[in-house]
Amino acid sequence: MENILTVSHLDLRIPDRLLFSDLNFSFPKNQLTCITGENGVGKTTLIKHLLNDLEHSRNQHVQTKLDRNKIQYVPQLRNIDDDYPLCIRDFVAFGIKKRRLPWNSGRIRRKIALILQETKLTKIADHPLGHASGGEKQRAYLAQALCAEPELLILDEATASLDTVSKNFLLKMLKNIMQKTDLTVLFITHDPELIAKYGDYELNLHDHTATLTKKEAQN
Ligand SMILES: Nc1ncnc2c1ncn2[C@@H]1O[C@H](COP(=O)(O)OP(=O)(O)OP(=O)(O)O)[C@@H](O)[C@H]1O
Repeated sequence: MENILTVSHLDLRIPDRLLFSDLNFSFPKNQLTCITGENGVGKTTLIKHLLNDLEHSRNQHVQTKLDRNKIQYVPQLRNIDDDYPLCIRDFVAFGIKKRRLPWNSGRIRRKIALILQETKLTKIADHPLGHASGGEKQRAYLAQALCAEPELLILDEATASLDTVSKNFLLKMLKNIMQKTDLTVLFITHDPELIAKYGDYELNLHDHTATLTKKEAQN
């Protein structure tokens, strides 16, 4: 199994305490790894630290061949004002990296249309994002991240405020994209149903350390 990112001998502190000591693990490529652990154990802090390390090319404890711009991070649903001015299509298009290309070039328009379709946003693509439901907004954030064609997508409790149908839909859609591409997904979650149904691996954080296990296929 090829790995997309390896962490070795990482200690991680916050101002008042040690969160992790001598962390050693790898994320398997093209797999969905659930990152679990009790509230406050340090899941988000660990991911932010890894991203920050890569951003500044420090990399002493993080080995990967990935470019930082091939990594996208989708946090828990953020509030968007009702009068937010962009329509969903324009918001999603902000994920396109190569801004020098004309916005309305055929290739880009087709790519945005495909991602809107995959995230089931086509019908409401011209509606203001501020009027969308929580699930629709979260799909729009995901669609924006997918526009950047990430090789590593990190979802930080991105399904926490969604209903059962919406969160299952979102995970099924990601698994479908993973089958067609090289996408690797890290999914920070507290949801046992989603871990059991969609997780290929689980990285459990506990007692200042991390344990990676392969999950039995259930889906
Ligand atoms: N910038 C910071 N300064 C001080 N403490 C921080 C900072 N960021 C996070 N912490 C603390 O670090 C600990 C880990 O926080 P983190 O958000 O990473 O946990 P988590 O496992 O993601 O939790 P949850 O499941 O509740 O989202 C918490 O006790 C938090 O209060």
